[in-house]
Amino acid sequence: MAPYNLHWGIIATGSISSEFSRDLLVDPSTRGVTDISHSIAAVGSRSVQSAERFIEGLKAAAPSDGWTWGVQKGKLDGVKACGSYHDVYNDPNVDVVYVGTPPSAHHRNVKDALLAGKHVLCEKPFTFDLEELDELLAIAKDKKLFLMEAVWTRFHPLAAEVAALLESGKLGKPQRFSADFSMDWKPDSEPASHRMLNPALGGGSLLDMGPYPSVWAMLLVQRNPHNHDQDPQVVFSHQTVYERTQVDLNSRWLVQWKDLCQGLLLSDLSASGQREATAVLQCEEGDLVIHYPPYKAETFSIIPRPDRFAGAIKEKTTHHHPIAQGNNGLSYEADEVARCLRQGKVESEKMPWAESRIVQGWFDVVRTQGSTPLATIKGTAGQ
Ligand SMILES: NC(=O)C1=CN([C@@H]2O[C@H](COP(=O)(O)OP(=O)(O)OC[C@H]3O[C@@H](n4cnc5c(N)ncnc54)[C@H](OP(=O)(O)O)[C@@H]3O)[C@@H](O)[C@H]2O)C=CC1
Ligand SMILES: O=C1OC[C@@H](O)[C@H](O)[C@H]1O
Repeated sequence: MAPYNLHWGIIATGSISSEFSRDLLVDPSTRGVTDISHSIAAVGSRSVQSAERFIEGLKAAAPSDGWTWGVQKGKLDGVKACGSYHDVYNDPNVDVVYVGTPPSAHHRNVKDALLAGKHVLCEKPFTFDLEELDELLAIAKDKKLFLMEAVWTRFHPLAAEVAALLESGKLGKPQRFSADFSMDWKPDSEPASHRMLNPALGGGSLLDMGPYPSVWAMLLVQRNPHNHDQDPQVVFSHQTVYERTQVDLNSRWLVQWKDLCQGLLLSDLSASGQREATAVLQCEEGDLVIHYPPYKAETFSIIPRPDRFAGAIKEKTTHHHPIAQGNNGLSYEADEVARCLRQGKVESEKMPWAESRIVQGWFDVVRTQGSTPLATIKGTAGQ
């Protein structure tokens, strides 16, 4: 049977849209996929020249580039360069819209796409606040359209292996959790207008980097067979303000899963994360350690507890589950969208709306308890 081919419209011509588009054009069989393929039908930008340059850049793939396959197989044939995002939403050749704009624009862009009748995959963080997200979920539900937050990490090979490990019961009950996404990004060397530093674009470590400690909280604790708390709450949070632009340089927040455990989550723009322990789940029988980087983890270790407190795990083992060669890692989430659409689903079980809502709710608490201008900025819900 011919693979199910999905036609994408790409919104924005920034760096992640480029990475995502390239991954759409990689031969799916390189990652063991034979039932799905992807085409790009339209690219939208605030400037048509930028959309044209973006498409030319894709077409100019060198023979060694992973995405050359798609160019040669005609997956860009007929692609339209659009000088407005609305032209993409209204293009009849587009099945699904990928939103790769800054966080402050997600609500507006996703809402417009849904109202035009398109399915949507939206970059993380899903929205600026929970009110915006709830409005989008209500529209998607009402119009029976697919909507998903693009948390690529959930679809990587390692995520499936870790889920199977937790299901096996080998580690026992969780006792403590921590997860961190920190990078020594050197903010002083970047312009104040950069989306990571500009409060008006939803900048700061929490919204940009916070989705990654949160994804491990979801995969290791929320989805743990021992967890029964569907509403884990933030019990404490702290943000350090970056004086120059007033976004959060770092955020720390403690989450409580009732009758199970607590988890400390960290994001930081000014220090490097720990190389072999980007996320740690300490359990009764042994510890699970996810190696850096948290957004694209390929290695985990299972580690015995200290001697006096030893559990069933007696030896350290390390497990490597790499992203397939030629793929940057964004192709897996695109395959999930295609499979969901083929089955007529509006929501992915691997990235359910309820879990996006929990994380977005945590961000609201941390942001509004902090002392950056983002604490008082209102999202665009209702507009
Ligand atoms: N999954 C992942 O690995 C990653 C995800 N991200 C997420 O993707 C999103 C975009 O990040 P990234 O691609 O790095 O950002 P960029 O700044 O590189 O690109 C953002 C694009 O958004 C468009 N845009 C629309 N409105 C504005 C505005 N007011 N100011 C600036 N640009 C605007 C522009 O495209 P145009 O001019 O064509 O309209 C711009 O090129 C963020 O939500 C980020 O968190 C980012 C990096 C990695
Ligand atoms: O989503 C992301 O993942 C990779 C990081 O380098 C980047 O800052 C972030 O936006």
